[in-house]
Amino acid sequence: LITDENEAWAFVNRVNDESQEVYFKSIQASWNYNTNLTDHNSQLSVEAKLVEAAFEKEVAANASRFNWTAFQNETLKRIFKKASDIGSASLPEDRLTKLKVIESELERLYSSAQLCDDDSTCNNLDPGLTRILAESRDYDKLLWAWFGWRNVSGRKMRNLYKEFVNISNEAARANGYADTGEYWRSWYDMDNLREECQKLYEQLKPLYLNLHAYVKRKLIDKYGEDKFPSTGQIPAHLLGNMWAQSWGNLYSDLLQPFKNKPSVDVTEALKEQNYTAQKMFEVSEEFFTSLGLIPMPEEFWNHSMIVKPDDGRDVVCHASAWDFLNQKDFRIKQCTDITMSDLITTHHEMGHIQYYLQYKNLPVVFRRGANPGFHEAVGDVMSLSVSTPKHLKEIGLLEEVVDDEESDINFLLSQALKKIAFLPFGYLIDQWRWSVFNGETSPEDYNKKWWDLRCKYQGVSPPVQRTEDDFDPGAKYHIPGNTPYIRYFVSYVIQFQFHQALCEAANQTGPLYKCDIYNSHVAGNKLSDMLSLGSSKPWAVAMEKVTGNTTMDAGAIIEYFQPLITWLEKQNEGMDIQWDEACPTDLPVY
Ligand SMILES: CC(=O)N[C@@H](CC(=O)O)C(=O)NC[C@H](CC1(C(=O)N[C@@H](Cc2ccc(O)cc2)C(=O)O)CCCC1)C(=O)O
Ligand SMILES: [Zn+2]
Repeated sequence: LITDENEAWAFVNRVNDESQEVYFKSIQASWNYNTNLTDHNSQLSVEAKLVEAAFEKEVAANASRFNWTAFQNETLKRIFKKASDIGSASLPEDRLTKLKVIESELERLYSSAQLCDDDSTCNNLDPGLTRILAESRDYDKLLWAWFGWRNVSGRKMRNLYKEFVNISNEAARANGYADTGEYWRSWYDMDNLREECQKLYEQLKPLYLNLHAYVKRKLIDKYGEDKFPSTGQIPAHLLGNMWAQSWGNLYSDLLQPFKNKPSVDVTEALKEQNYTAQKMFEVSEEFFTSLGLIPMPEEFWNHSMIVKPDDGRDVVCHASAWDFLNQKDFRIKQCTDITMSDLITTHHEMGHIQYYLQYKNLPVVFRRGANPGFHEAVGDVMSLSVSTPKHLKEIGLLEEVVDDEESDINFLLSQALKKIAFLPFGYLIDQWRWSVFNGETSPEDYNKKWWDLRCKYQGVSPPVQRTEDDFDPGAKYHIPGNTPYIRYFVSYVIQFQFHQALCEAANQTGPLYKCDIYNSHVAGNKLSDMLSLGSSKPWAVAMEKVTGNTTMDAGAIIEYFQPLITWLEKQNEGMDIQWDEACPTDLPVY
């Protein structure tokens, strides 16, 4: 084995340059497919992925000629470690081809699914069904969209997914992992990720229970007690979102605690002011540059797809940010709707781009988040400032800001409908997937396990009977899209730690929920010190750069929502805020 570290650096530098070309071609082919879902583009994308895999396999083989585990230089060792962990590229070509074809098919099934009503008007998820779930207050119309979407998406994926699980696990085992779940968890460099997440969830559960109780009471007022199961859950189609993962769409008419105060949902203002997707992106970029962070490059504006094409082609509308790994091309693909929710999403995606820009000169193997949760947190940290009434007024989206206790509760509740409502959902998706990958959940229990978790953790139940002919996990993008999910649960906790630290750096002295770091270069510098590390250091080192701590901690999110916790506890005094672990059994058949 080669022990000479200079020779090792020469190898690493050569591979780094070559890999930029290989990855660029593969990512470009994937971009072309995502922005035009044709057979031809699918084939080209699969072929490019095979070339990428062959390259990674060769690099790993060459790397194994070096005695890298004994190297002195920590960075060099870290590069070799990452270059040796090649995921599905370790599969024989025929199995890898099968895996990539299945992934491509699942993606297309989800993104091109349409639900047609009897007079043959057809709706995709984006924007049609999303709008219905957000805006309709008709129990039966909501049920039609909720049930119909699952029929045209998840139901069609069950067998493909079963096959996907098997091949994915083959790859994980070829790399020395027990299953795909263990491989995905390895990105956090922790041997107790599951326990840590469980602990965080337990700490945040009281707040979730109080929010759930408040929302359920308001929904019972609207839809009638008889629509709610005796087991205490909320029917999944009534929460303003296709997966009940974010309840903000119920705020204005059903949930706003103090009616006679200005609304904090600026969707109307965006429309009145004729906002375009372009304008939303410029407003978002301006927030980042106000902190002294990097502006979007020319290529970003020239090659992103920020509106759904109207030329009839099928695209993946689920928003995403892309790093082409050539240090030049960075793009967002988003079917932007002119809503507050999409203004937040725009900041989320731009947060990914900012991270890409900050670490673009690192070795390719380090161009990742410190852990996947960090990548998900960047944009949302910006949104915590942008969504404050003070900031929305400053950028002309709110007429007036009333600064009193009732308005604060209004604001905190609207934030909780996004940030607290999400927590059990963010926690349970990979509980389901990990149990599928490690064999605890067999295909004949896919849907049962899914709903057991949804009923237990989220306190959400199916409005009608579900069977193993259904495959409801497939109705959520990240399952057919094969995007891990615990990263979002981690992000929703650490983004408040980052927000707290950046607010301190920006000398924001008021309560955390009123903080807006806008224009603070001190905060911006602190953040870029972390982002520019990419995955070159363990994530605890990156976190320490911003917060001074090295662990995930629910203290910041609890501090942020403290006034609301007190208020909700008073609202729910003397009421039973629990629900049964088990799902209702007496459900109607649709
Ligand atoms: C090439 C590629 O795949 N790139 C990655 C980025 C990378 O890995 O470099 C990427 O773009 N992934 C797409 C994904 C999209 C969104 C998402 O899926 N969000 C979750 C949960 C959530 C919801 C609200 C929110 O405010 C924050 C999170 C959901 O919708 O359930 C959709 C809306 C927002 C983020 C994303 O951006 O994370
Ligand atoms: Zn993201």
